[in-house]
Amino acid sequence: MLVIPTVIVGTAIVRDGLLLAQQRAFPADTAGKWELPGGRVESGESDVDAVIRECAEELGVDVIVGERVGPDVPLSGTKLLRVFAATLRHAGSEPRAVEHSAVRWIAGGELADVEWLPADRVLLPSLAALL
Ligand SMILES: Nc1nc2c([nH]c(=O)n2[C@H]2C[C@H](O)[C@@H](COP(=O)(O)OP(=O)(O)OP(=O)(O)O)O2)c(=O)[nH]1
Repeated sequence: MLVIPTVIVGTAIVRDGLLLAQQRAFPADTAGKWELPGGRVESGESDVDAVIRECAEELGVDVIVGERVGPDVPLSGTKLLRVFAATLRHAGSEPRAVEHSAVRWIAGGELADVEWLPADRVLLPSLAALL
């Protein structure tokens, strides 16, 4: 049987050699953990459009989407995490935590010390290469 995966896009926003991460507020089992901005690609939506929509909803910023980053990472069920590089369209715009507990800019040397969701940890070498 053909199983169509549910794609979760993640966004690696880089500015001045730093990577943006956000801290989950819910559900309880992942609250407090850090992830990349993003979410489920909706029906009829492209991956790139989903990245742009999620960054607007979650951070209040407009992004320019770049290349894929690293491999697709399997999540629970039929979900997979697919990450894209991005930059802020407007230099003066500052991402803010709309649905999350916090946002932070992370330097390459700090990447391994952050409490990432497990799937994101798989991508750390690919993310480090962006910084
Ligand atoms: N956004 C995002 N989700 C991630 C990352 N790593 C990771 O394992 N996930 C998981 C957590 C969730 O199970 C799922 C995405 O859920 P979500 O809550 O962010 O997205 P969503 O609102 O579109 O999803 P949903 O409520 O429709 O299920 O992917 C990541 O870096 N970014």
